[in-house]
Amino acid sequence: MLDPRSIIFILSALSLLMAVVLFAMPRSVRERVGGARYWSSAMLMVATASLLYGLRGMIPDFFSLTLANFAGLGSIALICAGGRCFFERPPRHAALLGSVLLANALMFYFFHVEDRLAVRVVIFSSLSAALMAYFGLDVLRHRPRQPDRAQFPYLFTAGSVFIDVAISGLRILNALAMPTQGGDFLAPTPINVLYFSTHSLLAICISVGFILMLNDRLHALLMHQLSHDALTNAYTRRIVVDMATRELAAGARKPASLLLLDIDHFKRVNDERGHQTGDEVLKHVVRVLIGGLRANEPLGRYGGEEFIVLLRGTDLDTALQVGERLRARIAASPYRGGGDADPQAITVSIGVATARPDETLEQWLRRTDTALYDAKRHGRNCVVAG
Ligand SMILES: Nc1nc2c(ncn2[C@@H]2O[C@H](COP(=O)(O)OP(=O)(O)OP(=O)(O)O)[C@@H](O)[C@H]2O)c(=O)[nH]1
Repeated sequence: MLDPRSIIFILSALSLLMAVVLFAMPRSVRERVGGARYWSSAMLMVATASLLYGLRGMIPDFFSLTLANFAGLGSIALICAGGRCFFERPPRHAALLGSVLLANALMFYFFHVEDRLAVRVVIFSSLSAALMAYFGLDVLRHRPRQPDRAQFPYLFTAGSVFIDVAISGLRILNALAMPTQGGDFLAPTPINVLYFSTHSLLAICISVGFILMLNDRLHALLMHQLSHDALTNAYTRRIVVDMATRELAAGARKPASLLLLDIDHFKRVNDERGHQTGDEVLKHVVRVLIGGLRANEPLGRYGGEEFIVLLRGTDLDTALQVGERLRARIAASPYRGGGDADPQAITVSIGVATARPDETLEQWLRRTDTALYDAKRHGRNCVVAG
């Protein structure tokens, strides 16, 4: 059986490896996904702490105990802060650093003033368990719930964290039951071997969990970028057109309708207020339109200042009502973001068409486009059926 010192050296080497893997992630990932920087630093701290613990008796106590304890608890605080950043909340540096410094001060006292190993173990394991439990609950509470998102990375990480918390709990109970004054924390007792081996394995599982969660977040970001327009955050044209194709393929069981919306005289906005204001107006229009649509009514950017909406299970009369509602919403929501400038009045023209049996997507789109053209010819700011 391996003795605690060997296990600690193995943990140090593996943590260093995990730190390298996390640090080797492209800079763009670390900048874009909160938490990555904290978790790579945490693994470096685990590697440092383990190395210092492993050298106990060979290097001064200040390094193998005081500094090692600081790095050990510091790494857990970094994991916590990383979790908060990953889920887009402030990292709470002050509270985390404060708790680590307080625990270290107490452990310093219980070494230099009163040498009580059991008390040090209780202090270390209590804070470690509390911070890890906090992180585990964060992961469980804030994990993504969308049906297309993976659950495994989050459940695996939280599961490993909670087992680690339970092991710390066992260590606390053991220290309370058998307080051996001034003993050696590297002694090859069954609880030490159990603690150091499971803790090492779990530290690696947790860092694998970081990589899985970062990977899931990156995948979600990439999918979002592929399916959404970069400027307005509406769907891309391809996504809504693909959805419309599937509606057509589903057959004539339920009617489906398309709306094509075009901002009236948008060129004037660019010419009179500049391209940047034009961009802001486009974003504003999308916000107003999305506010007037249900979650199952996707809005896509069809081209420059033209948008498309798919209305599933909606006949022509209802689609015309939706179109009229959107037209009125936009007309009642001038863009007011231009500083001191007067609000920018906006109107849209809308073409509506309901899919006919045996019609191709191209024919359906062409009828909708013709209806939009008619709306423009009829003086704009109106809804026309195709
Ligand atoms: N700011 C900005 N302008 C865009 C963008 N995409 C397209 N445009 C502008 O949208 C304007 C569209 O102008 P036109 O097609 O002439 O149509 P319009 O002025 O809206 O007039 P009608 O459609 O006939 O009412 C052009 O000036 C394009 O440069 C964009 O992403 N940002």
